[in-house]
Amino acid sequence: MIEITSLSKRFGDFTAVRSLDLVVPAGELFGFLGPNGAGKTTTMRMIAGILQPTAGRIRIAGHDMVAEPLRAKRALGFIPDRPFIYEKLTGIEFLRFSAGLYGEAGPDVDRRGHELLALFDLEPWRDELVESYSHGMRQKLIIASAFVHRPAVIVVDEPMVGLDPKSSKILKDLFREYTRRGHTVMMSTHTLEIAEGMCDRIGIMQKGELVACGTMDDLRASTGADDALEDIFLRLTGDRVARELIEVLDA
Ligand SMILES: Nc1ncnc2c1ncn2[C@@H]1O[C@H](COP(=O)(O)OP(=O)(O)OP(=O)(O)O)[C@@H](O)[C@H]1O
Repeated sequence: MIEITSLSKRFGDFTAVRSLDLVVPAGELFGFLGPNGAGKTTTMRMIAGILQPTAGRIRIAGHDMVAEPLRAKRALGFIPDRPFIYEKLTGIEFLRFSAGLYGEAGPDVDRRGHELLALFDLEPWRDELVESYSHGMRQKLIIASAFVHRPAVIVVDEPMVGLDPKSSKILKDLFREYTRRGHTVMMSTHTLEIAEGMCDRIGIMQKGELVACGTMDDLRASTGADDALEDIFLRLTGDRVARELIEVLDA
């Protein structure tokens, strides 16, 4: 479970996240949507404990990120949008290294590492240096590394970017099975069909505030229309884009 209370982040005079309240319960796959610059990554980096909030509280699986940072971080797997990866390690070495950051090592980590590599078709490359991996292979390795210490909560920024259709399908199934087992996934995405098709609930952020949150039915009820998510999204975040496009083309 992720519990966020009155969370704010200011960069100088600019408020990137304003008084955010959100609970993502155990067993839920939550989709985090919003236009560019809405504050999604800033929120997720605070949840992961790598960016200090200006105000507010975050609890991961019942552990406060300020009072119990190690317990909170141990319960969390974070997949950032621009991950750092050690190129001079092999695939399996990178997974061992990631597990080691959480104090885990030994045969159980290796077995789980091999299972995750096999799941993403990376097993044949497990002993190759990461520097020889393609963009998608690196992305899959990063995703595998977030699961290797068996966290209760996964927070993932734009997970599908760069994945081929088979890998996207595997990741969707993995997230679904993971939440079915009582874990929590919070996922940002710009791909509305992914959010609509996969997520139990969807939150839409706009200028640092959560302007809508709920199931697809809740969102439809809030906009009073039987729309697809794209229409709801544009209605809530402003549909001026289409008008501006026409003006630019007419100019
Ligand atoms: N370190 C920083 N210093 C100053 N401003 C920042 C910093 N990090 C983020 N911002 C600003 O905060 C706002 C929110 O950025 P954020 O990256 O959270 O948006 P986002 O919703 O993830 O956008 P995108 O969909 O484009 O990834 C943006 O206006 C951004 O310029």
